[in-house]
Amino acid sequence: TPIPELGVETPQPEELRVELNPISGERPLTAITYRIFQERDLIRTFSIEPHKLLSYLFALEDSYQQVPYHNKLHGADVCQSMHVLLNSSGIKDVFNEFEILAAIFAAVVHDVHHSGLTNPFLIKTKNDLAILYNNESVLENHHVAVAFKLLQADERNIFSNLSAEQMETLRKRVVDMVLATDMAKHKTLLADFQNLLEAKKMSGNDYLTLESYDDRILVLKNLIHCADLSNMTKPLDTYSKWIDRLMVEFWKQGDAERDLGLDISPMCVRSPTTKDKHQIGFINSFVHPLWETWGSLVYPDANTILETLAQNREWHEASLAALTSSTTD
Ligand SMILES: COc1ccc(-c2ccn(CCC(=O)N3C[C@@H](C)O[C@H](C)C3)n2)cc1OC1CCCC1
Ligand SMILES: [Mg+2]
Ligand SMILES: [Zn+2]
Repeated sequence: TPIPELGVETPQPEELRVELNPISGERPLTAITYRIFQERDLIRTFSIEPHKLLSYLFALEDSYQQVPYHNKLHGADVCQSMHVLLNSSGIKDVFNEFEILAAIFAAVVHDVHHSGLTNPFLIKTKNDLAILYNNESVLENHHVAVAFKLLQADERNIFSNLSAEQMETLRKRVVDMVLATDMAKHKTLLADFQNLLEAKKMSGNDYLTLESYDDRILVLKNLIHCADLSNMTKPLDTYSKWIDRLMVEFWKQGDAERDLGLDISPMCVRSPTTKDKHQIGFINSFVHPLWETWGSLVYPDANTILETLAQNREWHEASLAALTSSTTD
């Protein structure tokens, strides 16, 4: 039976059309994710009941907090970036539909209920979440717990037609991917990824063959980490809007740290040069090495991304030079 245009039969198509219309901006996360599920035929493949998918996405979207950066727009952005990256020719036929379902789902839920504060802040202020998760990937544990809690209501359980075994594997993949978005895991994650690609290159076959769960999930963990760190690879006008949102969120944390008599985190200091300096530092230390490794896997698919990343870094270096020359003379 053909799926209705809006995904569900409804007596009020106009009202639903408004709700789902991404232009109207009310529900960007639901609109983008629903569209991706449709485009990838996930609704049919996994017999997902459309009204349950809408109910889940509405509840998920409403569970993202209204903070400047880590809000529902970031969730929608990482989901859309994941969708595009999964189409890279180098990995196009590597992952099966279960892994794709897990990757898209993990991306859209990965920062749900984010408080706009960092893990170090939650830990040093002995926040309930830091106590609950023993200081270990505190936010990331919370995000994935909230995502699965929302599934417990039957009218939101989009995976109700998966077998118990399929659900178990999906849950493991999603937990593994969301926990991998913690920056504290970056170095190990990237080192393991580089070792895997090195070993594959040695084996000589020109396309990626991944047998074990561990090898497959390692690539998916780096993939969601790339999607989470994709702001710097976007066109400058988009990228600079994300920076502005993030700085407002960090400066608010800096204010809270000062009010509490705590040391102000370096990224939370309000000053005209910190923005450029930190972006340059972050791109050089983390973002470029990660995207260069990803670029070697999907070569030449990521060339535009790598060029945009280099241009964005140069833009920061130019603005920093302009700033420091104006302040020194
Ligand atoms: C637009 O700028 C950024 C966009 C995204 C990130 C970034 C790094 C790691 N992630 C993954 C999630 C994570 O671990 N954290 C914890 C902390 C690093 O703050 C991040 C925001 C979230 N996301 C960093 C960005 O800039 C750097 C941070 C301030 C100046 C330079
Ligand atoms: Mg996060
Ligand atoms: Zn994120």
